[in-house]
Amino acid sequence: MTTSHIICPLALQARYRPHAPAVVGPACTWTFADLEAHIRTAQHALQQDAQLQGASIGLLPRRDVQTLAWLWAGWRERRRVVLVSRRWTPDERADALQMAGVATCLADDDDALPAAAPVAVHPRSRRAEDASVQARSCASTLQLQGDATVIFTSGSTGQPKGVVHAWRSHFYSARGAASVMPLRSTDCWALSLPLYHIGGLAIVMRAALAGAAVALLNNPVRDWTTRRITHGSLVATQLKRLLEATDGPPPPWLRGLLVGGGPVPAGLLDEAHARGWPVHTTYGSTEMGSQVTTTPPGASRETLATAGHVLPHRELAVRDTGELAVRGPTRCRAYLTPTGRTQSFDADGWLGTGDVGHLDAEGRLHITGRVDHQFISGGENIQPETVERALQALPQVARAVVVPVPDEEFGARPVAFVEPAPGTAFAPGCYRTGLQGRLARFKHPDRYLLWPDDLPNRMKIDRAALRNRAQQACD
Ligand SMILES: O=C(O)CCC(=O)c1ccccc1C(=O)O
Repeated sequence: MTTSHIICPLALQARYRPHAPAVVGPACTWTFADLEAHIRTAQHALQQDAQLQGASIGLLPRRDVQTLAWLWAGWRERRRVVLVSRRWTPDERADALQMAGVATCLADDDDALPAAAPVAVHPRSRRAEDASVQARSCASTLQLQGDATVIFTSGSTGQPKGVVHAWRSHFYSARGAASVMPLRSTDCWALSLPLYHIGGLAIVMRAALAGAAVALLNNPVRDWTTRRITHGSLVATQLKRLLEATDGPPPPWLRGLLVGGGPVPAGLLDEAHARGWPVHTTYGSTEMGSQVTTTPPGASRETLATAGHVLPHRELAVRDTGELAVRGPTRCRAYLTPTGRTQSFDADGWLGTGDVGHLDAEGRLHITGRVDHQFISGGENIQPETVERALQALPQVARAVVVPVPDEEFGARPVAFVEPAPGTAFAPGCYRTGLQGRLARFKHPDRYLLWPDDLPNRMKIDRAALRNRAQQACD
């Protein structure tokens, strides 16, 4: 097999644009020459330090220049960099690292892992590179094939699994992203997502390939409006905060805000669009190296309601069940699970996403729900999320969840739990009228039930529990 290498894009920048900004911090800026020196120091440690040997190296990332240096150093030294979340407990981190075959994890504190863990902690912060390190020969190429990163996702099952990407996934992800959000070397992308998430890591790749800077900020809202940040990646909640903390149009230098990681509420899109904020909606996944589809610059409000079109270097297919499947050069290589390395792809390389959706006549992706939530009623597929969205668009509804209950005639019928909007009473008749003309008749819930107030107030609603309750109520 031929192994393909590419020159590390940061090494190129360090050679040809050494004084250009690479990392913009809250207090200072590092040039590409500075960043290169940090990377070489880290590469030197990876070559020399007995504790840092082995094919995989763990990293508990922070948003700082050392973390960026370790990432690039690991890749240049052909290591697999295993990123673990700062939000996890020490035990959870140790389990994940062990699953990925890591012997040593780069972290700041000795208590980053449990004392008894079979994974060692190595100090992440290294300072003062000396001249001898600089002179030493360090690889400045990247291998496109071969494992480059492991990022953990909890998926829909709750059991964390490691998603293994080759460097080529990240490379093609960034390349394709540039088709809708072209970056210039004078641009600066704010690193507003953690680096143990694909959305954070993807920022590093996009900026590196374009020779643009990455901004490490403390106070997103303030920094966004006072620094010359041209691009950002946000989840809907961050966009909401940004719009609340500002008035009117965006700063004139802001060119693109990628908003992903889940659906964006319609009201939020209305406001961003009306105020002229350069929002791009997107659909992606850890498995696909971040974006699969994205809306173009200057998209209409109607287009922003979709997830946009498929980017280069990705393929998307809609299965007979309505489930979306993905493949292409940005797709992950494998999953790491407690029982070993698995490939959940079919014979043609397609990976089922668990999401249900369709492409419209203009090639824009509409996500309508999760495959494991949908049910068949009288031979027709119903996606609870579609009914929920229609209900939540009514002013009298704060929150709605739709579940199927068994039905003799139709197999299953939808039942809705509704939390009335503040100051309104629970009013099934009003919801029924409200849905008229907005939703196909067969999707209208047969019954409305009041939102149970003893339901745990978790981020993710327990649909199985609601299903049981609905069934009891209908018996
Ligand atoms: O949904 C996912 O798991 C990926 C989400 C993601 O990567 C993302 C999340 C927020 C903003 C931008 C991006 C992105 O695709 O780069």
